[in-house]
Amino acid sequence: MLNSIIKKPGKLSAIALGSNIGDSYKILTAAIETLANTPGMKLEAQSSWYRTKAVGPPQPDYLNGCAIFRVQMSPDLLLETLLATEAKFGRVRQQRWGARSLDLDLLLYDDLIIDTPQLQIPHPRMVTRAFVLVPLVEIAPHWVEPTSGSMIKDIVKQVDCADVVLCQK
Ligand SMILES: Nc1ncnc2c1ncn2[C@@H]1O[C@H](COP(=O)(O)O)[C@@H](O)[C@H]1O
Ligand SMILES: Nc1nc2c(c(=O)[nH]1)N=C(COP(=O)(O)OP(=O)(O)O)CN2
Repeated sequence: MLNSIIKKPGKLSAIALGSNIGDSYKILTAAIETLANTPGMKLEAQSSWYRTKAVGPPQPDYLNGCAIFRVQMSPDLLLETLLATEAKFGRVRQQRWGARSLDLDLLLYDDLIIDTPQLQIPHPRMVTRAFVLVPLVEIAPHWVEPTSGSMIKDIVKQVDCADVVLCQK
């Protein structure tokens, strides 16, 4: 799928979505719609949703998924857009890795590597997280994670995916 969409204007960016407070399915689908309707963002692909065990302090299971957008905005503006969308859906920052209504992480932006205090791309923890890699491999198996130089389909083989279960809803 990636090959057929790679040659249009703008840059491809992969976003991870997660929620474990409220009606997570409704929140996540509405968040995708909000992003897809944002000027400068076009939804190119969306994964299935997965029920996943929480990584971090004890808290309810998450619903996780990933999406690819074609973006005509800088990585900084894209991060700002994601943070504003989290806030719109009631995200409150409390405990690190704690429960949240909506988490949007910028995983990949074309083949860029960025390492500033405000923004790291690729997302530094994406390569160890089954709840990111399992949905991402569905829609971007051949995307090369630029820090490791490995494709998502090969990175996912190195993590334990037992706690990531495909959701039918
Ligand atoms: N790649 C990134 N995606 C999202 N947020 C990032 C990224 N790199 C740095 N950040 C900073 O992390 C916080 C948001 O934390 P979460 O708990 O993951 O929502 C935000 O202030 C970004 O500046
Ligand atoms: N199963 C699951 N566990 C999680 C999830 C998630 O989406 N699914 N998100 C987290 C994210 O934590 P946070 O975004 O605060 O930290 P980060 O900067 O490491 O992404 C922590 N644990």
